[in-house]
Amino acid sequence: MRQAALIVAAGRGTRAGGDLPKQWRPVAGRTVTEWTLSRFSHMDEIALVIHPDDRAAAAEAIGALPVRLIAGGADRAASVRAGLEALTAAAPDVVLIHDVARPCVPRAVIDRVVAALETVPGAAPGLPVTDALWQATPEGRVGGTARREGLFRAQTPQGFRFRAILDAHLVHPGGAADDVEVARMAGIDVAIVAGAEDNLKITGPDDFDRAARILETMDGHTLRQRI
Ligand SMILES: Nc1ccn([C@@H]2O[C@H](COP(=O)(O)OP(=O)(O)OP(=O)(O)O)[C@@H](O)[C@H]2O)c(=O)n1
Ligand SMILES: C[C@](O)(CO)[C@H](O)COP(=O)(O)O
Repeated sequence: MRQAALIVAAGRGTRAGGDLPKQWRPVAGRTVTEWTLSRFSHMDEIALVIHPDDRAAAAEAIGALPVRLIAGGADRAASVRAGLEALTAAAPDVVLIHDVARPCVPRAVIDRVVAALETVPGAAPGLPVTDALWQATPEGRVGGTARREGLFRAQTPQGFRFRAILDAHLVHPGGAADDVEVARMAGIDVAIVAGAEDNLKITGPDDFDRAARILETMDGHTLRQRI
């Protein structure tokens, strides 16, 4: 199977703050984007979906890597759709759609998604919810509770047979929180594979320190070799 990674990086990172969108900020000695791209260097093709304002930053992060740059859209789903449409000319068999904001994704998680795609048309990593769940009131009080059984926290990369997820996005009304939502509306069977707590999405300011600790441990030997 010819495998492509579609890394979505066209967001503005407003919740993370800072003077640069989070994907271009440094963590553990490299930019978030460089770390994330390095996780998928074994793929047959890598496409990076970026905001038009970020072309210079993207070119610097890519360096000499054979990464295709694609212009993103107004929300994550639109960026994914733009990326899938751009890959159509030389369509891969399977595509792994991943948040650039998840630079710590373990190779084992990626491998579990790819392995599952041998037998099912969709596969995505998740973690079971292990805490009690509350519904908050606008005043910050507990207004209700919800059952956790069977609930998972979704992660990426979310992998699919390419044609199936492209067709699903082409008919979806837009605004989906993730690609599993798009796939399910099109009736695509999606297997859950084990995610990883280390596979955090850098969202708020505090996430950079946590990601740095993970990256220095996960890739400490590599980092030391490079310095
Ligand atoms: N128009 C958009 C919006 C988001 N994303 C990507 O979707 C992923 C998950 O989105 P999120 O973590 O929300 O990133 P941002 O939208 O940048 O963050 P914020 O909502 O804080 O602005 C990120 O890798 C982000 O770059 C994208 O490619 N195109
Ligand atoms: C795609 C995702 O990472 C799955 O958990 C999540 O939906 C992205 O959410 P965001 O608000 O766009 O960061």
